[in-house]
Amino acid sequence: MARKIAAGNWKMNGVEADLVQVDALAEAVAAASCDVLLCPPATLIAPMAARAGLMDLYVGGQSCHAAASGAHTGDISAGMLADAGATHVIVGHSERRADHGETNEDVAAQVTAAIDAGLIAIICVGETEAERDAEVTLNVVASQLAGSIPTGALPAHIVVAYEPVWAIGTGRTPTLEQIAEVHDHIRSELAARRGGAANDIPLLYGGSVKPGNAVEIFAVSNVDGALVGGASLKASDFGGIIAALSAA
Ligand SMILES: O=C[C@H](O)COP(=O)(O)O
Repeated sequence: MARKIAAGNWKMNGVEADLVQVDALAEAVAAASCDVLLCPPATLIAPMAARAGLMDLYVGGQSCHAAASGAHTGDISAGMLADAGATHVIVGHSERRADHGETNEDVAAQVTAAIDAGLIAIICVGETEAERDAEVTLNVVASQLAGSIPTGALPAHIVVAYEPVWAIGTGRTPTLEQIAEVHDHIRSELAARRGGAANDIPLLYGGSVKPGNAVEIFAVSNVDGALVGGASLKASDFGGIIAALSAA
């Protein structure tokens, strides 16, 4: 049985003053029966981890380089994220794949680097709108999974997030049947490679998750939580999503 995770991705949003949102989450985190994770910009990882103090709140990065160090201006290594207090890192987000041309091979190398640094890698997959319209969603997701997860990665070290690109930040979501279809497919693809251990890999849905749709999404088969963008920036919204997952 996979752990339940409510993960927030602040993307390129937030300055130190916004860390008051962490204090405001304290009650929701204390009452949660799921893991709660926030992935702020790299500049806020250390102060957020310090702010989290004794709260049961994990802090993560949004990307990492495959190399441990070296001449990679503007990049950050998995070890640096861990050094700043991160326990997780998002890899292969569609915004990284689109903005930085990251391929499945790049993502697999980042996953290996993350695991080597002691981080849990949250591996993102998902189809574009054109791919959904062309009815190739399941193939696209299967090939992203096959290419982005290194064969040696243990289930305890990885999380998979299904994020349809067209649902990110748009207010649009797939139908519950469509989410179930993809999550069931991801579970069976993982099981084909890893057998029963695949059941331990948390599968998160991401794309316009809000307090108002969280309850129904968390009731879908093989949805173990969410990777939340916009609604993770405000403690009141993210708190509602954490409560919905805890009750699921
Ligand atoms: O990583 C998070 C996702 O891209 C979802 O973003 P969103 O909740 O703003 O649609």
